[in-house]
Order: sequence, then C-alpha cells, then structure tokens
Amino acid sequence: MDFQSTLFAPSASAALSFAGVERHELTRGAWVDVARGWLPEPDDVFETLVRDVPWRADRRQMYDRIVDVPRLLHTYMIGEELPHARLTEARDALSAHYAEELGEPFRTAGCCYYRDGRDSVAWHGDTIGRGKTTDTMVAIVSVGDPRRLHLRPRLGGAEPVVLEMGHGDLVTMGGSCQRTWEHAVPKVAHAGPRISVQFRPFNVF
Ligand SMILES: O=C(O)CCC(=O)C(=O)O
Ligand SMILES: [Fe+2]
Repeated sequence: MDFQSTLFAPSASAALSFAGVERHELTRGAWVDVARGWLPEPDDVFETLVRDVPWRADRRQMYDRIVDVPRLLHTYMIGEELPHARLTEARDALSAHYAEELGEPFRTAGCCYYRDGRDSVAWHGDTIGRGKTTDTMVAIVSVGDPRRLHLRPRLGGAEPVVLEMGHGDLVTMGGSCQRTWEHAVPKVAHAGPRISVQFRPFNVF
C-alpha cells in the first residue's frame, strides 16, 4: 500500500470543511455565511471554467435600447454534469451541510464571468423563482480576482453590508435574503477576471 499518498493526499471531505464558516445575521431573518479559502484548487477551477464553460453574452431590452449584459453567463441545469470535479464536490458538500436548514439539495449552478472591472451586476434579489416568496439559499463560490458583494435592505432600516469575495471563498446568502435584501456587484476601476458559481435549489433563480 502506498501509505505516502494515503497520508498526504488531500481528501475532498477533509478539504471541504465548514469549520471556518462565519454567519453574519442581517435584518428580517436574512443572513450571509462566509468561509474564506474554502474551495480547494481554485487556480485549476478558474482555468478550467474560463476554458470549458460555453460562455454566452446576453443582451436585453433596457427602455428603448438593447444593451449588453455586462458579464458572460452559463447555467448548468438539474442533472447536467459540472465542468470541474471540485464543483461537484462543493455542491454535494453544501447540500449536506445545509440539509437541515434548507430542506432540499442544491440543484443548479449558475456561472458568471466578470472579465474585468467593467463587468458587474446591478441591484437585485434572486426572485424569479421561489426566492420571491419563501426563504431559500444561494451559495456562491468565487474564483479569480476579488470583487465585492454589496447587500442592502429593501426597506431600509439597516446599513448596507459589503463583503469581499476572494479566490476560493464561499459566500452563502440565506433566510429571507433574496426577498428582504438586495445584492449587487458594482463596477470597479481595476479588476482582473473573476468567475462566480452560484448553487441554487430547484426553482430558485
Ligand atoms: O457575482 C456574484 O457572485 C453574484 C451574482 C448574482 O448575484 C447573480 O447572478 O444572481
Ligand atoms: Fe443574485
């Protein structure tokens, strides 16, 4: 038996530890969990995603113009194989960790590619599906350059919160976060590429 590799090979379950998760309680039953440096091999995940995800540039109607959505997108739907084994492990570990609180597994993986500081996402909640009416979770794994996630309460009454999402970090929005708070990733003067992978349960968008 090769005891060296048994002793020193990083085991996926050991690596994906939730021991370092810090929960930030927001208002109205919303919260955010943060775990720094959570995803193993973030360099490899980043390079693989840049290369292998079928990125698409969206355009959408804004008033009287069609404008580019300022980031590239692709969503892996239920049952589709994810482009990196570490992401499959991450999704399964997240499903197990949050099973009791969430009551169902994470099923889809939305991927966003922020090519530089000009790419962004405006204030919104993930409210196209059930997040509009019920508590749910969106777990985000970030790779690449750090960007800031801004959060603000829809009805005021609390200060905005700004969280850095760095290389390999996990940020989970939970409770009523999608309905009672909004989030955004604003443009910045200088940033290198960043990819965000958002794990969501069935019918949360
Ligand atoms: O860039 C991120 O991590 C957040 C993306 C986001 O909020 C969304 O796609 O709904
Ligand atoms: Fe979002």
